[in-house]
Amino acid sequence: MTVSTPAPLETLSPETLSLTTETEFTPRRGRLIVFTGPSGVGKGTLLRALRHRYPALKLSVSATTRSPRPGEVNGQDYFFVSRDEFRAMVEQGELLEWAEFAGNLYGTPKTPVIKEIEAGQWVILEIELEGARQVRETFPHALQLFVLPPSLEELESRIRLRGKDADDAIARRLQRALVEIDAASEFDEQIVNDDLEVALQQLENAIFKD
Ligand SMILES: Nc1ncnc2c1ncn2[C@@H]1O[C@H](COP(=O)(O)OP(=O)(O)OP(=O)(O)O)[C@@H](O)[C@H]1O
Ligand SMILES: Nc1nc2c(ncn2[C@@H]2O[C@H](COP(=O)(O)O)[C@@H](O)[C@H]2O)c(=O)[nH]1
Repeated sequence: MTVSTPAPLETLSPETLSLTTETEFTPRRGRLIVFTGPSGVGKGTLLRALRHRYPALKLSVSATTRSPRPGEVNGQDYFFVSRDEFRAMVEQGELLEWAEFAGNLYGTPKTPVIKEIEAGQWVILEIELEGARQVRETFPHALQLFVLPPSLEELESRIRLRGKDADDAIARRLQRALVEIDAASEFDEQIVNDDLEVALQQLENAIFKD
């Protein structure tokens, strides 16, 4: 099987994409957008580029028991918490959804999301499949988007080249990817992240089509 060569990282920054101009966008009615897809498919990369263009879009900051990766900032990338702290959040009903993924717990703090939606903001949740299914129950009108890789080989290559996960974690993530990809049709729209600019345009179209 061939493994395609990924674009060098520097070509994937928002600044080097053609969609560079910040766009004025003032949300009037709150909205929830769920963004799901296998680990390493490029969700974070796509959202960084989208929010570079639309800074008014809000991205929920999740809580996780995963250890911070080099460069990750507490309160910005995630709220890094212990398992006991996470369990307390669950018991106190503080999470909108939560799930275990590749050996770690992840969840969306409820209050900030509700407050932002009530204030008319558009809030994006970048979450895995089980969490997305929970949100579908509580927010049936949320827009649900799923990102697919061009191939499993490319997905593996992206996770490995990202260089942030140990081999056993990569294996767990790839195993889970098969289950997640199988569920792609549950979502309102599927976006294949092959060429980043094309995928970004599809994402923009999906969010702003109404
Ligand atoms: N269209 C693309 N072509 C080539 N490489 C890409 C593309 N999109 C993203 N990448 C690269 O793939 C790697 C994984 O991307 P990213 O971290 O955004 O994935 P993710 O879906 O957010 O992963 P996770 O769910 O584990 O956080 C990064 O190194 C990124 O630069
Ligand atoms: N159900 C939830 N899934 C979440 C949340 N925050 C992130 N995630 C997903 O977890 C995996 C792994 O993330 P990583 O940062 O360790 O690579 C990925 O699919 C994320 O989208 C959450 O709050 N709830």
